Amino acid sequence: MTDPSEAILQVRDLVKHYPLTQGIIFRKHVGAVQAVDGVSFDLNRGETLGIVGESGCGKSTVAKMLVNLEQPTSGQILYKGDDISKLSGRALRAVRRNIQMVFQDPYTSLNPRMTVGDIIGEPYDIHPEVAPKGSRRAKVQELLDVVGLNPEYINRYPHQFSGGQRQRIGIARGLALRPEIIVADEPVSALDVSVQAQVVNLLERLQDEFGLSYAFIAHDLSVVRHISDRVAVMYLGRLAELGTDTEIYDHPTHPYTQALLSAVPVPDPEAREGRARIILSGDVPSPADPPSGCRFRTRCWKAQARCAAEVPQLAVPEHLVGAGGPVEHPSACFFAEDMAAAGHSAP
Ligand SMILES: Nc1ncnc2c1ncn2[C@@H]1O[C@H](COP(=O)(O)OP(=O)(O)OP(=O)(O)O)[C@@H](O)[C@H]1O
Repeated sequence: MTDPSEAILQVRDLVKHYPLTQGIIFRKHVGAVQAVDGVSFDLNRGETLGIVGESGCGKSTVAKMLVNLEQPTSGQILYKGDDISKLSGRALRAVRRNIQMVFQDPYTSLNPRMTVGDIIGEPYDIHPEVAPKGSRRAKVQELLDVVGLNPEYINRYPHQFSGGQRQRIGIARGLALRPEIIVADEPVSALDVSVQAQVVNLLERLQDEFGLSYAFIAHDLSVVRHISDRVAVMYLGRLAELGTDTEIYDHPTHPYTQALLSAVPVPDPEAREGRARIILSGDVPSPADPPSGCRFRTRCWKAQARCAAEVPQLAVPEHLVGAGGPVEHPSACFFAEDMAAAGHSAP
């Protein structure tokens, strides 16, 4: 059950810039890729927070920082109040154990030379306290059963499984240390649509069974709506909008979110009626040279000349982030509402 009163993870003004260099011997800094640039959100206990956005908007970089695979350039990731980038030794190990990742591609993320038993049980080498040597085989078989695979497959190799089964193996591995948080980076994108639904259902069942909190990263907006309690929309390293699934999908306030959602296919012809497709013109600007002023302006169908100069900082303000406050659905665009009132419409 989602508990909005307990933010298990608090992300504050997170920034990740990758330096750009030139030259082989004498490396000269020539700028930076601004992959993530001032992102703030909470992940509440037991909830699924969907993180969506176009390719290159910084979703995976956020995911990697959440599991400490990448160090932030600045900002904080607080796990139960502790900044994980400042932890070391035993405290860091404990956090790592509690925040696990499920990767996108089940075909490349599993070592083909290892048996399924070794893959799922590998985390126990680093955390033997969770499963002492003699109990590992039984624990791995239990995990296979939990994710819907035959425990007798423990000695098989990844190539002997289908894509969906491999992703179940990846999920079992993610569960091995009994984490509290799973960061799932596009966990169903590489799978067939029919298999996607099975894996999403499995994730939902496991969430109930183990009280997991999910950061669920995806570009498929329909899948994200199905699984998420709240949704964060990213664009060019920043958050456009953050709200409950109903707020984001039924009443998006940010023009970028409105455009993104207008492209989602709607099967019901009645629901489709009167729904205008908003075309996002132009390419996403390079994160190495993002536009000054409002970053969204280049793809925004409501953009005005003043957007180029104003709204330089579109990070969601601190007081609007978080759990159960009065404003759960902030629009990061200061012009969105008054433009709508002034009758601006999609071209
Ligand atoms: N190690 C790196 N060095 C330099 N640039 C990087 C690095 N990792 C990511 N980037 C850049 O940071 C930006 C954000 O990348 P990221 O992978 O987080 O996006 P994404 O939203 O997950 O995209 P996708 O859905 O395609 O995976 C991209 O422009 C990417 O090229």
